[in-house]
Amino acid sequence: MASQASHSELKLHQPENFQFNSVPDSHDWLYLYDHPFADPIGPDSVPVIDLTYSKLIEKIGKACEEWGVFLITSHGIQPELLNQLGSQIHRLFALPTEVKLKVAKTEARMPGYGGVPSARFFPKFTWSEGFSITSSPREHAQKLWPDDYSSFCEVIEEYKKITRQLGCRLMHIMLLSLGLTEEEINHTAIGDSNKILTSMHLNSYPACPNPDRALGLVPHTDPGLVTILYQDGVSGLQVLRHKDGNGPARWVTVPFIPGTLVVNMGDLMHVLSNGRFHNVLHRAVVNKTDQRLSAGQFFVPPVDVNVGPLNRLITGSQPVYKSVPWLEYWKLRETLYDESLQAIKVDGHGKEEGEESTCKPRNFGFEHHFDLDKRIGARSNRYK
Ligand SMILES: O=C(O)CCC(=O)C(=O)O
Ligand SMILES: [Fe+2]
Repeated sequence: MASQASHSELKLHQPENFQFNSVPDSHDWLYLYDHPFADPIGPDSVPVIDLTYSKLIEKIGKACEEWGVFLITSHGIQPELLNQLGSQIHRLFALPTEVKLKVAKTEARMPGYGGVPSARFFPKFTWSEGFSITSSPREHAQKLWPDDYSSFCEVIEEYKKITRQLGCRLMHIMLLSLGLTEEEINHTAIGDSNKILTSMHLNSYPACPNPDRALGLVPHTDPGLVTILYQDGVSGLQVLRHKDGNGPARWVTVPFIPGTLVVNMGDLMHVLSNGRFHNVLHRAVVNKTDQRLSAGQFFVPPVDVNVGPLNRLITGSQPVYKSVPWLEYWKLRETLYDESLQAIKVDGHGKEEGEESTCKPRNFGFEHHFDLDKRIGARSNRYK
């Protein structure tokens, strides 16, 4: 019974597989322009870092502090593998709805077909479909393609393996940029790369008849350490730049540059760095002509590991955050969403400047007031 309910809810989520002539009320976001849009040029150029650069440590450190997001080139992942990944993601979302529903999630955090957990904090559906992979995708792939599931699994496994090494290397460089020695890095919560866990989330954002009235992915920060994001040729990821000398708070579109991958900082990297690295607020918008595909790989520590500001960064100064087990922080995110970091701040550390414009679920221009508890309840039921 439970999975039946979830199937019908998921159908509601993407009625008729997004074949609409206009945006239906269920997806009508009404209010995308809480901040102006800015092109990624001049002072808003998203950093592009060639991993063979000299002074790599400084460049990565600067990008983590000033942006919390950057693009990488010369990352060692063959273009052929990236193309194969794009083809497999396309193949997955091109399946008929009833086939995809065979592997529908039964809960937001479970692997399978469905939306992202944070969507439940918001009043409307997003213009997207998702597929989460926690360990091996084999069981689900067998249900989707009983006669030919191995190519999907092989590409995903290969991509996961190689980006895992890449992510661990990048996190190591990030810690070096904070001034830690190799010895100190070994003693941090993420010093042992064998213990780092990863999961993947594949996204499809169908072309949309009115992209001004629909949102692909809700504004959020990634809760974990870092994320490596593949995008298939169409841009749509936007990051929020806080108000500064170059203008008011604004959504900057991360460009698509062939062969690059996007790296962004999550909440835990922000905590480890005692607030120095920027956990970038981001969302995805949709467009009128092209389907957009992406794949995020999320890096997290083991659930029981305590994550707090690195010792090296708090000698002589007060930590901004308390140290908490990752699992505990994750639970806070599940209930408090964008207020969860505030909840682990050491007393006396108030909101930072610019912190006001967050992804806090607001009424987004809707006339009536939304009751957050009711909304969360309604959305959670979707996954039951
Ligand atoms: O599709 C994108 O560009 C963003 C995906 C993302 O932020 C996520 O999956 O956490
Ligand atoms: Fe994200």
